[in-house]
Amino acid sequence: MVVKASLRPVVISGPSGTGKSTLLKRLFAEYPDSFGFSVSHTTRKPRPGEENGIAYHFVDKPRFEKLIGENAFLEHAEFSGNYYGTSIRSVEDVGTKGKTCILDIDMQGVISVKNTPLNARYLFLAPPSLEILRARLEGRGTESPESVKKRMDQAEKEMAFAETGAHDKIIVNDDLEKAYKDLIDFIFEEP
Ligand SMILES: Nc1ncnc2c1ncn2[C@@H]1O[C@H](COP(=O)(O)OP(=O)(O)OP(=O)(O)O)[C@@H](O)[C@H]1O
Repeated sequence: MVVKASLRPVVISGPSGTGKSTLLKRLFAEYPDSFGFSVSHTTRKPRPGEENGIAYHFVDKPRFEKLIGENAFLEHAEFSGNYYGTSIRSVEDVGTKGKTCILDIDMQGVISVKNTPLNARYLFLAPPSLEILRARLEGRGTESPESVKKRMDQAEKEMAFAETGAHDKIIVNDDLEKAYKDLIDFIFEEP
């Protein structure tokens, strides 16, 4: 049986290292048919086995630039010579397929989504403290000291943004079980 949440997209944001991926991995594992991520656009070439429209929407540069001009993207960026972006349409497509779209994005992304007709719900995942956040980032073993510093600087901006009341709900990820329960309550509170 598919457990249904509201088809309004759910935007989850919060500082890097605060536990978004950990919680979302669990959510998708528990409810595999209820939630989806949008399919991004990219100008990079498909790798073997990557299907158009599934791994990415593969497009050429002129097409991508045309989409930028049409304000089709919530966010887009260039990495090593290729464009990547999340289109508004790709978020809507998840809902059309009967799944709740989950967007894991930063505060700039939150601001962009607010400027679209997507009618999303906004959840902010906060660390118990900045010291604990630093310990998690260091403990994850994926970041260089420079990268930790960059993420901590950005974390302060994210926290200040959350204090403006931009989100529908703030969950503090102290105890993981409690945070997961709070996430489930938020996600399923809308029929
Ligand atoms: N409640 C918790 N208590 C202790 N450690 C946690 C908790 N939640 C997550 N962690 C750990 O913190 C680290 C960061 O978590 P995670 O990678 O999920 O963060 P993230 O918000 O997805 O970061 P990014 O935005 O950089 O992808 C991981 O090593 C994870 O195991």
